[in-house]
Amino acid sequence: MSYAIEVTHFSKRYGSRLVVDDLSFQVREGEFFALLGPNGAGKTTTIETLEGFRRPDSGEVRVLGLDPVRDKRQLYRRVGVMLQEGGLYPTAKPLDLLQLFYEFYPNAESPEEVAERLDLGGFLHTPIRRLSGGQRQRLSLALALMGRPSVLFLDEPTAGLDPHTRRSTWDMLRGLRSEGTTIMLTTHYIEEAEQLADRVAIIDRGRLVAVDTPGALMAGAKSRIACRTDRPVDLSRVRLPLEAGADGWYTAQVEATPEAVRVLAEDLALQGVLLLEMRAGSASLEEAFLELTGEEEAEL
Ligand SMILES: Nc1ncnc2c1ncn2[C@@H]1O[C@H](COP(=O)(O)OP(=O)(O)OP(=O)(O)O)[C@@H](O)[C@H]1O
Repeated sequence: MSYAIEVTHFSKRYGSRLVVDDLSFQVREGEFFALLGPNGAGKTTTIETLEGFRRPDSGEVRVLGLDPVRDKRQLYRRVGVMLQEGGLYPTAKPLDLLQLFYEFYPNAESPEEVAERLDLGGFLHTPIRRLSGGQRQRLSLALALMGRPSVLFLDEPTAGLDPHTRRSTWDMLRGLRSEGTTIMLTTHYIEEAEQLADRVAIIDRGRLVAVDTPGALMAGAKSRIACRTDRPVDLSRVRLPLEAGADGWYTAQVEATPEAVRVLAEDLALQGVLLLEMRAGSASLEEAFLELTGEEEAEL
């Protein structure tokens, strides 16, 4: 088995604060891997270390078998990086940057090809400071792809994008994956990890909590029954241990049996409450995430 990315007992401190704590995982060649975690979990620190911008305090990281700091010159042609804030010069124009990057790489995609692929045609001559957030994101992604990387690092690639642009970015990333590119992304969007990733690593306060396929993470979460209703439920008149959540859903942590579903539907009907939606059994990835990170109130 050859790994594109290996993280072995990696720890990182800022001052006295341990922000990554003995993290180990591997990413296979061609795999789409997501790092998911609440704010401050250590995702950016981890991805920036893999990109060679930070050094581990202990443990080691390898990308394509190389050390991202020591072997930077060998890696830069094979790795594409999209930084969280883009890191773009505000007065430059997209076409100038594409041409500049084209010169950097021996086997680069042409600026025209990349512009077409990421739909940059409408703003190639607009100074970057005038671009919308979504246009900047697409340009950053274009620059990350220019050198036809074998490994692509994306730090929150769809943050701030509207749902339509987010979905078209997902399609583009799926296309890259099907061409064999290894992709690691960090995201706050659980749906993004669920939709795209072959495997997801959940990190919380610098520690690895779980790493598995989205399906296995969901299957491993506790069984439950959840419902949404047209009006508030009188919990004292429900026989299941139903609790109200902040998102308008009620949840009972019980085994999802036909009998439990019948009891809940009946108790709600007796109160004159209309059951709008019910989910029984397997949790969503979001529920699995909340259970694993214990961050019910986390801002995602
Ligand atoms: N250069 C730095 N100096 C000091 N502390 C830092 C530095 N960079 C990050 N931190 C802190 O380390 C912790 C981990 O940050 P990191 O950016 O890796 O988390 P994250 O999971 O990417 O968070 P987010 O989802 O909010 O981007 C945070 O508490 C952050 O404030």
